[in-house]
Amino acid sequence: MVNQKYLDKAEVLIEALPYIQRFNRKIVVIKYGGSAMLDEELKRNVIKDAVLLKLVGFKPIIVHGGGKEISRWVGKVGMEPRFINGLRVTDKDTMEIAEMVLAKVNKELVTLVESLGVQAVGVSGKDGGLLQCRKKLSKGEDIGYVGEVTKVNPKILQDLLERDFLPIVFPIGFDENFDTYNINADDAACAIAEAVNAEKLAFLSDIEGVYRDAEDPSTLISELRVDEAQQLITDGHVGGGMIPKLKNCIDAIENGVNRVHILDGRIPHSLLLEIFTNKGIGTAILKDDGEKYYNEHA
Ligand SMILES: NC(=[NH2+])NCCC[C@H](N)C(=O)O
Repeated sequence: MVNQKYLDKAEVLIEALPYIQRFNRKIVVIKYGGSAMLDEELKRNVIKDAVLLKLVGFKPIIVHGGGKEISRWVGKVGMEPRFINGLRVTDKDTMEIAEMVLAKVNKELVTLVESLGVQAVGVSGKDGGLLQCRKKLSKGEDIGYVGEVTKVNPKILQDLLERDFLPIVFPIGFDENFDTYNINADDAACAIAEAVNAEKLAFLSDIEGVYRDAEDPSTLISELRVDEAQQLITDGHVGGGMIPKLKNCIDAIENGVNRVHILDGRIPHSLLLEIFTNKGIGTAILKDDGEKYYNEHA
């Protein structure tokens, strides 16, 4: 008798087969942020997942933020953070630190990928004019060097993918006067996914996914069409922090990305569990005519 344990393992690998086939040579943009950036073990796991995606033939692009590192360094150099309406102001000095810290985090990620045998190249949104931006006001207030993307020039990413590198992007760009701006990493990932015609965009953050009832974690939604997502926002069913995320997801799908996934980066290998299983682990957002692979009510 063959041990059931082995059969189960084989089953898991076979379940991955159609996805390996379907997403071969397809671009998958991974927004990497949240706790999974702070914990070394989780960090290694995320990077291993991206490396695995690369090695089975997908074309991953990682877009990352600085997490708590930027605030930590602002404190370390003894700068007093300034706030307007509860939002931190990014003045010239803060911007300088943010750029240094993000570049450092970026090279750490490049090193991790390289240590796993895949060639990675780190780029900022400045390189090759990848992310062009302008000052973003927050509720009409000027909060400093915070930018919103106005244009993406994806050539640098396309060239790197063509040559089989794994691009790792940090979201800093310049405006038309070549002033430097910090860009929200979710927004940057979304704009990049649209510009490169990504098959998938996956957000790794500190939330399991979208809930039907924001107060009740047992109502995690497995698959959601764009119109349903829009409805959730209109009906006021999604919590405050989720609204901009969901809007980004809707925007990405309306601009050509096939599927967007909201995943919990605190769960080890959530990326693999989402992409290589039928049921996934987070919330998948699909086009209005998107085929649901898995019916939560079935
Ligand atoms: N949360 C979900 N229901 N995910 C389904 C994922 C299906 C498939 N593995 C994909 O990557 O598209």
